[in-house]
Amino acid sequence: ASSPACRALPGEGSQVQPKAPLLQILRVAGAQEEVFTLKMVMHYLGQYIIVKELYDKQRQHIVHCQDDPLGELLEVESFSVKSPSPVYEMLKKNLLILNG
Ligand SMILES: COc1nc(N(C)C)ncc1-n1nc2c(c1C(C)C)[C@H](c1ccc(C#N)cc1)N(c1cc(Cl)c[nH]c1=O)C2=O
Repeated sequence: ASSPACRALPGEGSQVQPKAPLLQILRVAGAQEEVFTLKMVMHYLGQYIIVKELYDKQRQHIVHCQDDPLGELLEVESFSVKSPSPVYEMLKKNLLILNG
C-alpha cells in the first residue's frame, strides 16, 4: 500500500535496506553494508556527491545530477541541499524499512 503512513521515513535508529539502484550508488561511495540506518544512507549519498564532484563549483549548495545515476533516482536534474525534498521522496521509494 502506498498510504502516507507506510511511506514515512524511519526514525534515526531504524534499519533500512536500500533497493538495488540506490545500493549501487552507495557502493560507489564506499558502502560495504547491506543494511543501513537513514543517517548512514545520507552519509554515503553525501560522499557520492562530493567524490563525483556533482556540486556546483560556484554555488556549492547546488547539486547537478542530470547526467548521473543519482539524477535518474531523484528524477531531477539538479537540487539544493537546502531543500532536500527530492532526496526524501527518492528514499521513501528506494528504502525497505526493516524494523518500523
Ligand atoms: C553539495 O553539498 C555540499 N557541498 C560541499 N562542498 C564543500 C562543495 N560541502 C557540503 C555539502 N553538503 N551539504 C549537505 C550535504 C552535503 C554533502 C555531503 C553532499 C548533505 C547531503 C546532501 C544531499 C544528499 C543527497 N542525495 C546527501 C547528503 N546534507 C544533508 C541534507 C539532508 Cl536533507 C540531510 N542531511 C544532510 O547531511 C547537507 O545539508
